[in-house]
Amino acid sequence: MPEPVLGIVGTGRLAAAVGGLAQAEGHSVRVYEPRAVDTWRQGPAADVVIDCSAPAVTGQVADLCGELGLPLVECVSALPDAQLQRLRALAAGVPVVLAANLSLGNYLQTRALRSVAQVVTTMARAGIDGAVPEAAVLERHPATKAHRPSTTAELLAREWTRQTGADPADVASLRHGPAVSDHTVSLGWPEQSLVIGHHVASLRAAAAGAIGVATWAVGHAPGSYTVHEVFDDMVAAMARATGRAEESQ
Ligand SMILES: NC(=O)C1=CN([C@@H]2O[C@H](COP(=O)(O)OP(=O)(O)OC[C@H]3O[C@@H](n4cnc5c(N)ncnc54)[C@H](O)[C@@H]3O)[C@@H](O)[C@H]2O)C=CC1
Ligand SMILES: O=C(O)C1=N[C@H](C(=O)O)C[C@H](O)C1
Repeated sequence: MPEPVLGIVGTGRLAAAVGGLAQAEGHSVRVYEPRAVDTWRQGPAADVVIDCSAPAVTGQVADLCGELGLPLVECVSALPDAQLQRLRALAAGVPVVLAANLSLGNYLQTRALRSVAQVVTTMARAGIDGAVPEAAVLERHPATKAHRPSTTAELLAREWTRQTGADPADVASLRHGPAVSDHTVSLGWPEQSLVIGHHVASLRAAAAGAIGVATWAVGHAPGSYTVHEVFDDMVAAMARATGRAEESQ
């Protein structure tokens, strides 16, 4: 099968990073200008769409993917509920990957957090008093990011709550400093603390994830996937291919 043409919606920072890396890796790219929707149906379509635009554009992106049967990698953060519902409806017909954070580091940070939460909740069930620490999430982005907290911070907080049944004590935001982001989960016991942090200095981290996930989405069954489910699937496939069964679970 020929390499898919990657459709990128957006002309901003993330779109430029995805487009730049895709072209450097030899992928064919079609850019969909988010402020010129009337041009989207002109010329040959892409094989998969990577939305790097803004919540105001997501409905039109979903319309395009629905009409042409194109898989969608949705990278835009802070999507309102109405847009998320629209994407869920779209997923009945095409693969839709919800990808608020495409970096490998965020995937590993989330897995590490889940692993810690599972150990401490097991200890608590075994009767060890005080095993479950108090959690807090802190995120930092440059002042150009208006929305707070980041979707990534919300998802880290949600993962902690899902695993332990306890909400983090706080989810806080800072807006200063350089691109791109810091996400820190602090776990505190009275006598000690553990910090699970992730720092991103370049949007190439997200771009690499976007290209991998878009390539995965082509040929997969319709449905709604999180980016972490896609990474889990890639890890499992790789483990099966190399005979490392423990990673394929
Ligand atoms: N999934 C991930 O790993 C990452 C996600 N993001 C998210 O991706 C999105 C884009 O981020 P950046 O590229 O940094 O933003 P940006 O501001 O540099 O670019 C935004 C793009 O959307 C377009 N746009 C904005 N408002 C619009 C409107 N009302 N109508 C039509 N077009 C509009 C702009 O023209 C531009 O092409 C944000 O939601 C950001 O939080 C950013 C970095 C990583
Ligand atoms: O706007 C950004 O830059 C980013 N937004 C995403 C979020 O809100 O979680 C992901 C990453 O933090 C970069």
